[in-house]
Amino acid sequence: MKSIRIGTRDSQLAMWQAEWVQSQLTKLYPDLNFVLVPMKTKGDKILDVPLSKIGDKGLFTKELEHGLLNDELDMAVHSLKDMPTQLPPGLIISAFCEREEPRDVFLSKNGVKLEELPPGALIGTSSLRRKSQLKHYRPDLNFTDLRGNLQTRWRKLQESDMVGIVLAAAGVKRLGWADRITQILPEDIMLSAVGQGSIAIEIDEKRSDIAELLARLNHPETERAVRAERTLMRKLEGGCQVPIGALGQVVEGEIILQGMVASLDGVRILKAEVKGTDPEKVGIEVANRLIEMGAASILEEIR
Ligand SMILES: NCc1[nH]cc(CCC(=O)O)c1CC(=O)O
Repeated sequence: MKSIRIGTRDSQLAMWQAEWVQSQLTKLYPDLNFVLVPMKTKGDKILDVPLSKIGDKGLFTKELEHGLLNDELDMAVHSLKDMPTQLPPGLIISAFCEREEPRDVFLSKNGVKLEELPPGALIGTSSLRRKSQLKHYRPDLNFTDLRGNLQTRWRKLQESDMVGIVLAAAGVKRLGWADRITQILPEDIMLSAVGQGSIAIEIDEKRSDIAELLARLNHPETERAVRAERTLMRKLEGGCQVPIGALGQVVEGEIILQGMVASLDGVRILKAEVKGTDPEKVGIEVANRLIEMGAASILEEIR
């Protein structure tokens, strides 16, 4: 029997996500054989530079996409958050899996909460989005860059004078670390990244056979929410390298999309919220409101 090849990065979180997809597919199609093909991406190899300084789109996805285009893979599993809003020609996202908790969490030594930290406390994060919003909330905190996979970040927290780190709840939960969470950060303090918490499965658009298998893994509510978020991001021409946050939620059939753009020093924070039924329209509307408020000039300064 021919195997169906699932490409993934080889970090522990990426492997967990790909194994989850593999097990869902195996349950749905017990007669098919799904195999994992772990790969390293540029983002896994360059570990000493903040992503915002590498400044390259698709750092965690390109090698897997080559695999799809060269027929070395039948599908690629990604954290949607790591995917550029513009995919290479010929590739599509075939399934948006049901989203985990989309928000960020704070993990601190001794369980000290964000609001209880002493002035000057050192926080580890390389994310401009996280840094800007934390600076806005607590201008007295200090920051240090922190990259690497989740294991590395947790270890560095223990070995350094950092008091805490900010991570995506989704990754922390998937690794079974829920008991390490000090607090979930509410979205009015920390709006999460576009696509955060959703696993996306990318394929070659010509592979209708694979699309058919994946149709049952798609979660329509998640798809509507994250399509709205990704439209907002595309309109603002952001990437994971700019301080943009977005959260779409589907409530009684309607999408509520919150968007946020911040200056790097956290002094200016722009927020907009729009309700509607069409993800693309809602995304563009929030982007336009943010642009009216001055988002373009903030983003221009950063670029
Ligand atoms: N940038 C790395 C990354 N990509 C996806 C996740 C978490 C899982 C998810 O958002 O689905 C993480 C770790 C983090 O930001 O804490």
